[in-house]
Amino acid sequence: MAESKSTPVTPELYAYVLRHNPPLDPVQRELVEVTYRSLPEHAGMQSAEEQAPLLAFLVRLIGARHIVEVGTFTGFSALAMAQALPADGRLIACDVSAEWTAYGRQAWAKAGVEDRIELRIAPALDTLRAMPAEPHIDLAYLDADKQNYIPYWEELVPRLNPGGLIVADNVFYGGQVTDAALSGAGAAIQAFNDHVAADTRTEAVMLTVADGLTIARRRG
Ligand SMILES: C[S@@+](CC[C@H](N)C(=O)[O-])C[C@H]1O[C@@H](n2cnc3c(N)ncnc32)[C@H](O)[C@@H]1O
Repeated sequence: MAESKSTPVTPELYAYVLRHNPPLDPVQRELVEVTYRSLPEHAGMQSAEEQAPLLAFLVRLIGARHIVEVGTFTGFSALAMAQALPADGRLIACDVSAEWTAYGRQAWAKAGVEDRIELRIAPALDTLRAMPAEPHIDLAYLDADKQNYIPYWEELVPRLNPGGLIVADNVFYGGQVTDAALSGAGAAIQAFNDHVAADTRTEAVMLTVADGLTIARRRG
């Protein structure tokens, strides 16, 4: 078995990483704090702090203009990506919770990016299936119910522009993904990871970022 060269991320090293990343801006920081204060039982769902500058980096790197987010919660990742879009760029944010995404709406307005974000409150599969079938998406961020990761993938890949990205969060399933006895959402993530690795339409890398992040690029 190949030996990992990854350095274990201690709390000190994690703090060091955050100190050497672009800092969260005041609206992003306030949204993180408001989420933890107002929704303490659910705040762990928020994308990790280091993912905000990473997502923004990817948006700028590929010059994305059309983003789809599957799983918005209180709007942290959507905020980071929308801020990295050009003024005429668009982000379609999919979630089923009007209550949770209301926090996002406030933050997006405060950051002046509310015009770039279209929130669709509905099961994300319905929202994706209603989108034009031809390639038009530059970047999709997958961060919702794990059981549907493969159906989301299958709706998104044909709609990705050549060179477009799908970024999928939680592909380590809290570190349990190697457990052969997993069922339910964990087994769905295992099946998703196998599905992505076998898909010849894309090239994908799985990264040891936060709870595991896969970045896949549509060939062509
Ligand atoms: C992990 S959180 C998203 C975190 C978000 N990306 C952030 O950075 O704060 C998952 C979200 O997926 C949403 N969700 C769950 N099932 C869904 C579905 N079928 N369609 C759309 N959204 C769904 C939940 O309401 C929740 O807000």
